[in-house]
Amino acid sequence: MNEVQEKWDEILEYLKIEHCVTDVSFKTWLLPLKVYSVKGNLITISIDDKMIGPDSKNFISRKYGIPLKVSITEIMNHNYDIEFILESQIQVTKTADDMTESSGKSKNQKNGLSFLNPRYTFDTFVVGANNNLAHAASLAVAESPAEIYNPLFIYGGVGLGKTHLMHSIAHYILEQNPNSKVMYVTSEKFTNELIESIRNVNTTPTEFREKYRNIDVLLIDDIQFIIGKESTQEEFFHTFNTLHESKKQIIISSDKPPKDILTLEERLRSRFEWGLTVDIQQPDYETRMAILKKKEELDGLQIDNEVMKYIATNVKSNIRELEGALTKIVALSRLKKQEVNVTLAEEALKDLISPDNKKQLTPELIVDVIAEHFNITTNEIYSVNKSRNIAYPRQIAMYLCRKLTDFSLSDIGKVMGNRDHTTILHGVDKVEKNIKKDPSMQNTIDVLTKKINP
Ligand SMILES: Nc1ncnc2c1ncn2[C@@H]1O[C@H](COP(=O)(O)OP(=O)(O)OP(=O)(O)O)[C@@H](O)[C@H]1O
Repeated sequence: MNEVQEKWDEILEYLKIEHCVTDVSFKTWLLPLKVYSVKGNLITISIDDKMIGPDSKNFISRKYGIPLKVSITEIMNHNYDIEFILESQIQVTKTADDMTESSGKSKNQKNGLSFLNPRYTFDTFVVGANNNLAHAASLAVAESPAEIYNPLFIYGGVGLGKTHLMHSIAHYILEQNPNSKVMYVTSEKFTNELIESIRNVNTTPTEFREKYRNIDVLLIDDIQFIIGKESTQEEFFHTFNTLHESKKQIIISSDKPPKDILTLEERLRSRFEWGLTVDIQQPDYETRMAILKKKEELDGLQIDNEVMKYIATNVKSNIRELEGALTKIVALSRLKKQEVNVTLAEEALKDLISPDNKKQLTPELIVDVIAEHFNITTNEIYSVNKSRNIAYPRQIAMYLCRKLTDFSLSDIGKVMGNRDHTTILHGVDKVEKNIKKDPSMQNTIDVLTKKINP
């Protein structure tokens, strides 16, 4: 271990104190940094990009490069240069080096506050493999609004923490800069206010525009609700442009990625993709346990670990339900004046967890989920309509029926509007080819598979 490595913790601690880095920023950006090498005057610092994403390199060097250099100079009493390298690059470099070696060559060659839930902050957000990129991107945006990812587009299934992250961003920005004009709104509220302004109820169209265009940060939740609402889309388009042009931060959440919002106007969809799109997946067992423990701590509860394990094992796909399960158990124990144990938990959660509730995987169920996801009707999927908005989800339905069920091609064809088995085969082939051409399509398939079979 070299001298810089030995003093690394001290350097980071110095940086944290001297540059007033918050706990959450310290844990997210600085703790995962490691001294990879010290060669002469140059220190190479590695970034764990699996944890915080490849884009973090630019962000960390811009935001923390100089403070880090100053802290190193202070602690080491020597003026070093620093550079950052991603851990994934190290792997690549090592493999390349190994290959060179084996080939015989030398290795050397404030207004927003009232809308915010005070409990939804970064401190109460549990980071796991399912959400670490979304968390890192949100924190980066909170630390440097409108400088790094604009817009930030967060998507994921129901109850997985999108709103929690958005509120965390808003709280953080307002804490750092209480004068900042932060506006959090659901797209439903945006639509309702727009309608009211058009009808001149409570507000006028000019006031509406001023309200949404004279702010520093706009967080708009559940954008999927503006789909198909033409005037709202139009108004939001202009709001977006005005804010983006004046370098104001926009954060959007949705239950699906922009490219799956088929009926959204192309000009809006392409704008959503200007910045960074991140997703939140379902949490794994360890993250579910950590979330339950966090809730136990926040609510001042003391719950037997076996009960926690029972909930985390059985409630998998929705964090709101996971938390709700714990609340239900505690409520039943208070009502019955009984201690919380697994038997009581089983009773409290019998409706939620009963094996009879498991949905059977059928082509009809798959079509339902796909129709809902793409905001079209099941009849449109079964129909002969060939427009892309319908044909694309239909082919995905064929593909997923084939992959997720034991139904034969002919049986799938019968369900899918009495189509021939060769049509189904063609649809499946087309999706397989598209996945190879466009890897982001695999993402859509993964999202849908989880929706169908959580
Ligand atoms: N990583 C997490 N750590 C702690 N709590 C979480 C986490 N993710 C979600 N939660 C909690 O789960 C509940 C649901 O989260 P939230 O409302 O943010 O979900 P959502 O994705 O916005 O859902 P919807 O799609 O219904 O709008 C909230 O109480 C939130 O605090």
